[in-house]
Amino acid sequence: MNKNMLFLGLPGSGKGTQASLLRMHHGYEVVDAGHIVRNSKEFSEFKKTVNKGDLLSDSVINSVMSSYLFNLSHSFVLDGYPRTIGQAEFLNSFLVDNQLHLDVVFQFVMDENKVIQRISNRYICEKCYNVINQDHNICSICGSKNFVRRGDDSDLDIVKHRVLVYTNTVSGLLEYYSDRLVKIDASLSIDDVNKLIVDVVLD
Ligand SMILES: Nc1ncnc2c1ncn2[C@@H]1O[C@H](COP(=O)(O)OP(=O)(O)O)[C@@H](O)[C@H]1O
Repeated sequence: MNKNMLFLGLPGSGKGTQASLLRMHHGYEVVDAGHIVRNSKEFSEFKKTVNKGDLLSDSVINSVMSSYLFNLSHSFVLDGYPRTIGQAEFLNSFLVDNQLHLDVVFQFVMDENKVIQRISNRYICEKCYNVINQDHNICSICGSKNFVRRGDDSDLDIVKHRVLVYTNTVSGLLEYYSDRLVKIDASLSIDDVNKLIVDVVLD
C-alpha cells in the first residue's frame, strides 16, 4: 500500500505542484486546504482573513475540512491542513476513528527569500485555482487559458506575513510529527523533489 502523507512548507515551496504530480501519476487523493477554503460556499465570510494572510480559526477550518476528510479512503496527500496542533489533534482523532494512518510528513525546506520571489511571479488558473507552471500557457487540470494572481499573492507585505505565520506555527507541528518527519530540499528541480518523495512513499 502506498503511504499517506502530509506536506508542510512555506507558501510557494512547491507543495501543490508535487501534490498534483502524485495525483496525476500515482492516483493519490489530494486534499488541498487552501483550494477548499477558496472554493467553499462560506468564502465571502473567510475572504477578509485569507486576504490578510491570517489563518482561519481551528474550529472553522476543522469544520470546513470535515466533509473532505470523510471522503478519504486510500492513498492521500494532505496539503495545508493541519497547520496547528489543535488541527493536528482533530485530524488524529478522525484518522483513529476511521482506521486511517498518516505515515509520512514531508517538510519542504526552502529559503524564505526564494519563496517570496517565487510567489511574486506565480499565477493561478482563474477557473480551478491550480498553480500555473510558467512554461505552460494552459492549465494542466482544467484546460483553461485564463490566469490570475491570487488576492493573497499580490501584495508583498501579505506574502511576508504568510511566511511569518508559517514560521510561527510550524515548529509545534514538526515536534508533533517528529516520529515520521522527512525533510526535503524544496529548492531542487520539480523532478528531483518528486523522485525524493516517490522513493519514500511508494512500495
Ligand atoms: N489549515 C488551515 N488553517 C487555517 N487557515 C487555513 C488553513 N488552510 C488554509 N487556510 C486559509 O486559506 C489561505 C490560503 O491557503 P493556502 O493556499 O494553502 O495558502 P499558502 O499558499 O499561504 O500556504 C490561508 O492563508 C488561510 O487563510
